[in-house]
Amino acid sequence: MENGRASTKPISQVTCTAPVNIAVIKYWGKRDEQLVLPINPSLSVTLSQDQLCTRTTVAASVDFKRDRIWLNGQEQSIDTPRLQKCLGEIRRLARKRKHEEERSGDLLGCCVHICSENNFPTAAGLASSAAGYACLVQSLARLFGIDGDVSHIARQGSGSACRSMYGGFVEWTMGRAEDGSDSVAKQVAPAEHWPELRVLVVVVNAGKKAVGSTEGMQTTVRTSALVAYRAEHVVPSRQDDMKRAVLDRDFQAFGEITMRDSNQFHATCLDTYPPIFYLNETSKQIIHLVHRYNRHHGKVKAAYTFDAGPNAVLYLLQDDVPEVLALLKHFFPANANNDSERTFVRGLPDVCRKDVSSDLLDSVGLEPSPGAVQYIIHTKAGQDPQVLTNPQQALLDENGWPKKQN
Ligand SMILES: Nc1ncnc2c1ncn2[C@@H]1O[C@H](COP(=O)(O)OP(=O)(O)OP(=O)(O)O)[C@@H](O)[C@H]1O
Ligand SMILES: C[C@@](O)(CCOP(=O)(O)OP(=O)(O)O)CC(=O)O
Repeated sequence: MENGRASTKPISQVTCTAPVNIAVIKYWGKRDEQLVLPINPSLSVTLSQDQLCTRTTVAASVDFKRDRIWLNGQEQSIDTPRLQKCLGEIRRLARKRKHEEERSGDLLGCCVHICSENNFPTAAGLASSAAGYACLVQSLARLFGIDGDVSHIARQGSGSACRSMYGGFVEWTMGRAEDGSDSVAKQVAPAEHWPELRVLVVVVNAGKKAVGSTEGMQTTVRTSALVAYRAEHVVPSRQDDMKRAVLDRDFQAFGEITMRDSNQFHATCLDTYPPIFYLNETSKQIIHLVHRYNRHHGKVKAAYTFDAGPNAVLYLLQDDVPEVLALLKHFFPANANNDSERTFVRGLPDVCRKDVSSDLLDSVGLEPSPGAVQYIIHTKAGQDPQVLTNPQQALLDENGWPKKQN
């Protein structure tokens, strides 16, 4: 019964969580809009799901009259090209495997219900589309019994989503095949490979951004000569250098390449006509802070990267977290008169307080900007999408309908 919410037949249901990833070699530009094929390879760090994650439950039942999706408690249209692409590709693969392996394909005739939640702001430049489509594709693949790599399907939901299908350090190969079959994500190294690496997500603005990535990169590819030069002459060798830096746990190289690549991505945005500005004054202050901090210590101890928005992501080593957090708190203190001080730094516990020397404060030499940073998430590299088996963690009830929120 569609509206009465009582089901007579058993339903199949799967719940998964999936991570966010933050690129250190940026993807910006497609050579094929339909298949979501990039103009250059990219490389990212998958972040721990303890701090940032998407949870998605998918269910299939003959009782469902149509495919439906609820995102963060609100029903959304299922008729978007990207959702249709992911659903269509999963069903196509399930049909093919059923045919090849003579499996039962009971679910193929069923409609699906999808319910998803992000535990962090959606569409705010924090890679919600990456975690969101990775989680959707992983859950659907499990529901339809598809094994093996499905990053090429996640890619068609959102390019960067393919990298969230793996944990640790992940590359997205550009591929050459016309059908996109070789443009897939691959793990370069697991998260445990570099246990000291830490990540600070510095949230400058958690609001919806002005120019979305899809539209932004289309305009860049159409109008910027720099982005074509970058794809052909800069990224290929940079990708190799970055892989080497990761494998050698060489933070000097990792940090410098990360910052140079973020800067070049934003330079291609400025080279877009009309130009796109994702960084704001606070982003630029953070860039200055990091370079002056590194100069003070005579080496790269922290590295910034920015996606399509003003929020900074800093990579650094565990031992330097207290000092960098103290600097950020000094120059970007929480607004007085509210209780945000308590929740200003979220995430990994046990960061001991550190007093910063007046020498270092002088070296950084910025004017403090109270309230410019909303909050900071302290996290690290993490695992690939996970399946949750406890029905209490599902977002759909036993009949496949969104559970009532308390
Ligand atoms: N959990 C989810 N399940 C399915 N789709 C999602 C989910 N979360 C986000 N999305 C889709 O992704 C869109 C947001 O993508 P968008 O690229 O605008 O922002 P972002 O991913 O947060 O930022 P960026 O890609 O720049 O890091 C949403 O409007 C929605 O369509
Ligand atoms: C700046 C970026 O975060 C761009 C991400 O772009 P999307 O993957 O969101 O774009 P679409 O493929 O059009 O959905 C860089 C990156 O993650 O590599």
